[in-house]
Amino acid sequence: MSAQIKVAVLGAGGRMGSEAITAVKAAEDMELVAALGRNDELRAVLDAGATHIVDLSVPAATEQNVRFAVENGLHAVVGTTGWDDQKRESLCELLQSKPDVGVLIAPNFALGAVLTSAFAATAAKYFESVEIIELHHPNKVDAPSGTAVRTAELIATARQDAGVAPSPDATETQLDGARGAVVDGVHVHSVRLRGLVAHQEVLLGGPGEQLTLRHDSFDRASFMPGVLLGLRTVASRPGLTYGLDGYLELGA
Ligand SMILES: NC(=O)C1=CN([C@@H]2O[C@H](COP(=O)(O)OP(=O)(O)OC[C@H]3O[C@@H](n4cnc5c(N)ncnc54)[C@H](OP(=O)(O)O)[C@@H]3O)[C@@H](O)[C@H]2O)C=CC1
Ligand SMILES: O=C(O)C1=N[C@H](C(=O)O)C[C@H](O)C1
Repeated sequence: MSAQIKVAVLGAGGRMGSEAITAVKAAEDMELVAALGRNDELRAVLDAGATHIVDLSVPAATEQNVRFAVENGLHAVVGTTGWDDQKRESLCELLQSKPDVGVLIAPNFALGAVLTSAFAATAAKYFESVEIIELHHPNKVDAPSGTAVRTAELIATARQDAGVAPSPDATETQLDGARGAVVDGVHVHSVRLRGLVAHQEVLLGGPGEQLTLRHDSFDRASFMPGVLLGLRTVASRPGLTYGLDGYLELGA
């Protein structure tokens, strides 16, 4: 029998952290050895003998948490948002000094959300226009969502590779924000509404037709199979993996 995965959850008191604790406790091949919040010393994960961390904290803390884990030889599964290009590049440099350590940064752990992004990237080169609407609960501290940013990046790459022109847009005057944020040339609109959890629509338009790809997470349970898959896989994938799609076979 292979050794237990000894897991420390960071952001333990949060909406995702508390759900992850339940999922890890229920997994037969895992042991929850530490659960840390804002005021806890990171050293506690070492004292507890963790082999893996799951970071579900806040954008302001996640980089420090993950770098601490890597520096100490722990694998990291990261769901927290805020990992821009610069932070990921800097983490890759750090990982070069720890060639056995794996990190997964997953903008979204839900299988349906990962598939939506992949389908959107596949479809994007066939349509003149593409825009994203992401809709979340009003307690979310960042906008646009990490998932929408990742989806826009994948769409932009697919369109660039195929030589597709930017989406047409004749807007000459606008109120600030009326056309949303622009991520790699893709407009992203953020809705914050009581009652929602995590939702995204990708709208693709061509002459006389529209394709809408929509994913809904109604419950944070939707993220847990992805968190557990990440924990079970990350040690066998040294270096940085960006996106759970890196651990899935998404081809036909
Ligand atoms: N990848 C994915 O599939 C998903 C990712 N997310 C992302 O995960 C993150 C957490 O989301 P959510 O659970 O809703 O947020 P919450 O605000 O509910 O939880 C965040 C928790 O982190 C704690 N925290 C703050 N600072 C630190 C620190 N330095 N070390 C450890 N913990 C800390 C907070 O404590 P306190 O309350 O004291 O500040 C809080 O308990 C967000 O970035 C969100 O976008 C969310 C859902 C799915
Ligand atoms: O804050 C959330 O809730 C979520 N955050 C992630 C994001 O920003 O994409 C994942 C999911 O959308 C839920």
